[in-house]
Amino acid sequence: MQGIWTTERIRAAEERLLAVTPDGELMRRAAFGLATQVAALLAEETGGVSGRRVVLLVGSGNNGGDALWAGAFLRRRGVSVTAVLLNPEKAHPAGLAALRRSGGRAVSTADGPRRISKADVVVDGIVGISARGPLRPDAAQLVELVEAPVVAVDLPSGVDPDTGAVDGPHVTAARTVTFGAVKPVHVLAPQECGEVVLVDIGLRPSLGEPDLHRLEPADIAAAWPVPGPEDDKYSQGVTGIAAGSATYPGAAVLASGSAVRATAGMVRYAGHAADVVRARWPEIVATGSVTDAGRVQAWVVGPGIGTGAEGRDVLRHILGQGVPVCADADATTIIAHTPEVLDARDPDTPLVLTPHAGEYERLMGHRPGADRVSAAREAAAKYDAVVLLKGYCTVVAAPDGRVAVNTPRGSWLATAGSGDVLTGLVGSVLAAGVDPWLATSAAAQVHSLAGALAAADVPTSASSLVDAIPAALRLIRATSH
Ligand SMILES: NC(=O)C1=CN([C@@H]2O[C@H](COP(=O)(O)OP(=O)(O)OC[C@H]3O[C@@H](n4cnc5c(N)ncnc54)[C@H](O)[C@@H]3O)[C@@H](O)[C@H]2O)[C@@H](O)CC1
Ligand SMILES: [K+]
Repeated sequence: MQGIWTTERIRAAEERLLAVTPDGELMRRAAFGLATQVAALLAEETGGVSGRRVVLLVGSGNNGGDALWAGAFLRRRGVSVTAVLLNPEKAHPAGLAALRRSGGRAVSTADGPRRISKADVVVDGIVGISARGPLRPDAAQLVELVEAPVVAVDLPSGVDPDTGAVDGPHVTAARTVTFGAVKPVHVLAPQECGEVVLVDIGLRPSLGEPDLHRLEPADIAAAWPVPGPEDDKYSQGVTGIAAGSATYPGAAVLASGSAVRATAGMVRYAGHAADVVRARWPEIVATGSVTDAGRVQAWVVGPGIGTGAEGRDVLRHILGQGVPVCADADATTIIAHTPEVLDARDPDTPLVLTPHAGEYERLMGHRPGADRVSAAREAAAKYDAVVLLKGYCTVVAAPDGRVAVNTPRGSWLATAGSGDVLTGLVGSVLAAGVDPWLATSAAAQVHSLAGALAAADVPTSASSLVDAIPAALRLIRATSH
């Protein structure tokens, strides 16, 4: 699992490491890694390094210091380097001296536009982890002129380091070179960071437990249920699906199909779309009502069940079965409007909620806001549930505070029925007895990979997404070693 640390934790770890490291050593390690990446991007963009032009946008802190030192390293490779100092009196003194010694130039913002227009690559050393809020006007004016690809130092300036939120002018980078550890901005605002490259500066041993996680293929492969020699169709976990209606059977077909494709066990369906589900998925045991559905090891409930009395009864019945439940779509709305349905829940049985921003507001009485990690944690604590907060980046919070972030692979999943497929995936992994937070996080990643495979850079549909689940699982297994 990849760990992600908040800036407060990074700063504390840096202090510990700085105390036992020679002065300036960490910055030089960071800057050397940065220079290597800038040179690589120059070569990719222009076919060479020597003689190419790099402009450094340099703010008043250590982030600017990294950029200045990297400029000095790039000089050694024959790069023409100009630093535009946003605040000349406060520019990192040692970094500025090193750049000047190496033959680099430092200019004020007045000279910035001319230099920027000739740059092959621009380095954003405006602000790093101590930044708050959007770019200030002087920096914003310069950034607006940039047409060359940008390498962001540590993070794209103007994007919030801990939430990834953007609230005004900011840098959008082609590549972000970060130091010591991945920070929340990198997984919560990947569209602003471009490719993220982590440079090791020896921080890891000082960091402690991560604040957030991102699942790697090996984690998903290890969590995903695989039948053993002793298994039969029941022992792998039976998934129950309560979804859809006679008028709207689509949600039932998609959620059920997703569960069929996701794991090798058995799927039961209960609801008014039984005939349609049976016709599309003959391997599903389908009945008209949850009361005669038989035993399952986890229930998916909600998509298309309606928010009226019947939907409420279905949800109440399911919550009382003593098995994990993934409550989605209409079930979320029912819980928000009539929270007393949760009285039917056996407190020891896991519950997974999968709200988008609007459903989150219904559940919590306020929008998720800019800090989506805290928002998901708050809902997880309130409902004692795993909460999967949908959005461009999906955040999965457990009641014990664990959070996983799923970085998307494009926006193709924003298609009708996509959520029904996700809920089927979650339910099928829950049925296998996997830890609910892990199951939900793994399902979210398989969902997004299936979306990318189904789309392959053109619009896709939820049905194709269901069909792409086996290919996604195959790819994850193949890349998990
Ligand atoms: N501490 C260390 O040991 C290391 C730090 N490193 C670098 O140091 C950076 C952090 O440096 P600093 O803590 O000096 O601070 P930054 O360089 O992140 O920020 C500098 C100053 O900018 C101001 N500022 C805040 N928001 C702003 C905004 N929106 N617009 C303009 N100015 C704003 C603040 O007054 C802040 O003090 C990291 O991101 C990383 O790049 C690396 O060199 C690795 C080692
Ligand atoms: K930066």
